[in-house]
Amino acid sequence: MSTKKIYFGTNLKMYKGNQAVVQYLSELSDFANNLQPEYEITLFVIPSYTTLKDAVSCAQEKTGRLPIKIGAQNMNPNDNGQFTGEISPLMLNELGVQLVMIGHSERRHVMKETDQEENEKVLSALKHGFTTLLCIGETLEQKNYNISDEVLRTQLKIGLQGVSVEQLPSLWIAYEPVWAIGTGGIPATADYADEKHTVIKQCLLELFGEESKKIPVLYGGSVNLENSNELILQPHIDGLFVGRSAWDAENFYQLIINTLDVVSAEEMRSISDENEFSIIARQLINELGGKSNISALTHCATRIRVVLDDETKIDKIAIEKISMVKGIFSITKQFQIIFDKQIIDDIYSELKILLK
Ligand SMILES: O=C(CO)COP(=O)(O)O
Repeated sequence: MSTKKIYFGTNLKMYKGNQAVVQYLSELSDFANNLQPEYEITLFVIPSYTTLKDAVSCAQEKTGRLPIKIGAQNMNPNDNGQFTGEISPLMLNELGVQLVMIGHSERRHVMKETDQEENEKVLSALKHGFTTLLCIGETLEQKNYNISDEVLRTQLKIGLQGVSVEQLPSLWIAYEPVWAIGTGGIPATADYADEKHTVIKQCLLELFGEESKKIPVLYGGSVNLENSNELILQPHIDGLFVGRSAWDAENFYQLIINTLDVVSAEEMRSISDENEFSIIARQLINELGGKSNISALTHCATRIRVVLDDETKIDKIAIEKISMVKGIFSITKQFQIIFDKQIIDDIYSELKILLK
């Protein structure tokens, strides 16, 4: 099995009552058990509160090759108290719920929840041992003002305030641009989604360091059978969080198998396409702190010249050990790697392909 991890989940919103959820889960489990994935797959379903007890029992009874994790759509951060109509973490724990979603766009924009409230819920959910799925995303207005990156960074910085590095294995993020969600939503293009995932991953790296690389970032917002393949192939998208297109179990299963096929085909293609220059280029990117650390790339007759966001992430010793590297050189705001002039064009082209 490849070590690649892929996440697929659905939020059932305020659809499907108890009977419908049990039937849906039962069908989905049967489908999922036909999967013989070469990847580590996590499958989750987030139904409404009133169905959770039976949903958990059904998922436990039907558990097979690919278990389904059951999540709650929201949670009050307090253990108990005078909060009429709310559901506490203790109540969810008692039902065997494993996952809690916090800050879905409909809670932020319909119920007017703030980043500070999401933060209280995130801290409480993590404290109670739930896998905590924090949803973030910009509105159309914010996108039009060209402040999407700032909005995402703000939602992360406030929403994750006080989270410790030790808690990161239980944290997931979903990027769900508000303008892409639900009926009338326009799906984000794969390029746009990947660009925002890069911003999110960069911000998580700043907040938590290297350990943040374990946090999966899922894309949600009008994911369907037409766009799921292209989305999953993006280098910074770790999974798909689906609404309408997953509410029919067979459709969801079809979407999952299509995307797994395309991931597998892409892996085969990249292995067979690999040559000595692409191997060097890939090693170089790793030792330069990863794709997201490289903000500009050029070359001259004998040098690859890169501008990096954070020069402290360069592993100079490892770079000098890469085959065909003749030396390295650093000037203000530019790092240079020296190669023979006969191969500089080949290395540069491979770097460009990998950095696309
Ligand atoms: O809200 C969503 C998942 O939480 C996505 O919903 P749609 O896929 O229906 O746009």
